[in-house]
Amino acid sequence: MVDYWVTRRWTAGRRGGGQRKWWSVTGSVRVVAASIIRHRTSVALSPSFASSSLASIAVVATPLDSLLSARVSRIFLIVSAAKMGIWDSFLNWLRSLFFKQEMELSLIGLQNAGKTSLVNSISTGGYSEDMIPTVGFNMRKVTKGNVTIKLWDLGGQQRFRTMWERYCRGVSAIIYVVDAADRDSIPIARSELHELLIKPSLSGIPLLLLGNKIDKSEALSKQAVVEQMGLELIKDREVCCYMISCKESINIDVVMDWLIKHSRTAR
Ligand SMILES: Nc1nc2c(ncn2[C@@H]2O[C@H](COP(=O)(O)OP(=O)(O)OP(=O)(O)O)[C@@H](O)[C@H]2O)c(=O)[nH]1
Ligand SMILES: [Mg+2]
Repeated sequence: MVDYWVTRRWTAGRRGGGQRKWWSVTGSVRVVAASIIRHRTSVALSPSFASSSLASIAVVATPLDSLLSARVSRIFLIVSAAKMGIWDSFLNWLRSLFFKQEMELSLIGLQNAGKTSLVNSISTGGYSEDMIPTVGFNMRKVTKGNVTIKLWDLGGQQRFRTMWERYCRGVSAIIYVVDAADRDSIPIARSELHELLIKPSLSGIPLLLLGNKIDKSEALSKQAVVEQMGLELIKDREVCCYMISCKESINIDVVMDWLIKHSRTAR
């Protein structure tokens, strides 16, 4: 039997006054987590809560032995919620404890940029100089902790680029890989990217642009990649850029962190 006491308390507007509400929930971990998430919705809709600088949220939980060690039998968190962002971060953390996260990504970019090498780096940490160009696409599922990532690794040769849009529809994020050391390829990479992103079916999908092969001395700087790829012109979505090396495993962990942040709770 799992016992959880979820307590939310807030003091509304007036000095000395206020409201107090308590919830006591007994049930499975999933039920409790779902309950917390529902409460959050009502909190967000409460104008008195939103406007009160004295607002505070207390969550008292006695967790499962399987979730925390026996010694840590009680968690007490008091979150000053004047900024709702803190509450959101807390919820994300809570969700990640209880629910499996999943995401679907498409990897695109010109041939030879290093897309398949990136998939290998994320999934096995391996690297090879001797790569076969991707014909059509490959799909790979990678599980990291409780996050499952379904990766569509698309061929970058010109004849495969018409497929890109179809495989980018509905994904959690688009990863666009460029060979930062192949300066001549950047203008084509830029026009292919912008041509793709104007498709209405892809509007709003976050873009992660990766400048690969920074182990090479001729590789462009991040600033040059951002400028030459025209990233500042993209206004209709979240855009992020990292410089990486699949060969030397540089910034692969940073890419993973970004991906996990953009995963969503499994339904
Ligand atoms: N120096 C260096 N070479 C890399 C790096 N990443 C990939 N490569 C090399 O780049 C070449 C192409 O890599 P792939 O991963 O096959 O490129 P791709 O984007 O999947 O290419 P297509 O499947 O044809 O679209 C291979 O020879 C890789 O070894 C890197 O970080 N540094
Ligand atoms: Mg490939």
